[in-house]
Amino acid sequence: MNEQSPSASVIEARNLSLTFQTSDGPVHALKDVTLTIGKGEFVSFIGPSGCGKTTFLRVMADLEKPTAGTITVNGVSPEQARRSRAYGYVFQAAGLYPWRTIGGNIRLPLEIMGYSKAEQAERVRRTLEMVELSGFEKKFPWQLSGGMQQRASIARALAFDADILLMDEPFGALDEIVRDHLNEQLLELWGRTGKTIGFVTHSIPEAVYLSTRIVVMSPRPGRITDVIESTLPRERPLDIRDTPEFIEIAHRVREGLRAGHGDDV
Ligand SMILES: Nc1ncnc2c1ncn2[C@@H]1O[C@H](COP(=O)(O)OP(=O)(O)OP(=O)(O)O)[C@@H](O)[C@H]1O
Repeated sequence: MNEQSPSASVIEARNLSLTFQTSDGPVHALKDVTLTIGKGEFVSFIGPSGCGKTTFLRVMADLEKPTAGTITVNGVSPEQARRSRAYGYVFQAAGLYPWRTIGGNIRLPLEIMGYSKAEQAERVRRTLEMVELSGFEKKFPWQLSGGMQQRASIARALAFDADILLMDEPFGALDEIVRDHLNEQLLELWGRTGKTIGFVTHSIPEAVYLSTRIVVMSPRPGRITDVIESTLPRERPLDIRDTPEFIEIAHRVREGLRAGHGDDV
C-alpha cells in the first residue's frame, strides 16, 4: 500500500467548494480551498465553529461530495481511496458499538475486509498494544473511561494499517491531562509509523504541539486564511509548549484566527 516516494502528495485539493442546499438557503461550507498534504505530514485544521473543518475532512474521506473543484487522495478519487481502504477515520465521538466488546469493535472493519481469524486476532492485539489498552479486549465500551474509549476508536482506525489517518477532533471531550497524554501517544505513533495525518481541533496548543503544518480556516464561506509551517523539531516533549518558539507559532495561529473573525474559537 505504501509505494509512494517521500515527497509524494497524499491529498491534493484544488479550488474545492461545497455548498449545502438547506431550507434556509445555501450554506457555503467550503469555498475555493486549495491545499496539498505531503506524505508523512501532520496537518491540523483549526478555525471557529462552522468554518468547514469537518466538511473538508469528510470530503477527503468520501463522506461528502464537493460541488466544485477537484480532490485526489493518494492520486485517485476519494471514492477509490475509500474502496481501497487508504485511510482510517476517527470521529469526534468514539462511536463504538455498545453491544460489541472493545476487541469486537476493532475487529469489525477487519471482518468486513475479509481478514482471516488469525490475522484479525493479531491486528487487534497489536493495535490495542499501540494505544496502551492491552488487557481490555473483552471489556465493553461502557466499562471504559471516555479517554480509553477514544483510544479504542483510534485502535479501530489503525487496525487495517492505512497510510492516512483522518481525525475529527478526537480529543475534544477529554480533560486536559488525558488529552496531553493522548497527544504524546499520537505523536509517538506518527513518528514511528510515518503515517499522514489530517487532524481537526479547536485547541491552539494542541494544533501547535502536534502539527508539521497548521491550516487556519474562517467561516461564511469556509476557506483557508493561513497555512503555518511549524519550526518545531519532530521530537516534542510536552514542555516544548513553554518554549519561545512554541509560543511564537501559537501567537501566529491566534492572529490568523482573529483575522478571520475567529473570536468564538
Ligand atoms: N449535511 C449538512 N447539511 C447542511 N449544512 C451542513 C451540513 N454539514 C455541515 N453543514 C454546515 O456547513 C458548515 C460547516 O460545517 P462543519 O461541520 O464542516 O464545520 P466545523 O468547522 O467542523 O465546525 P465545528 O468546529 O463546530 O465542528 C456549517 O455552517 C454547518 O452548519
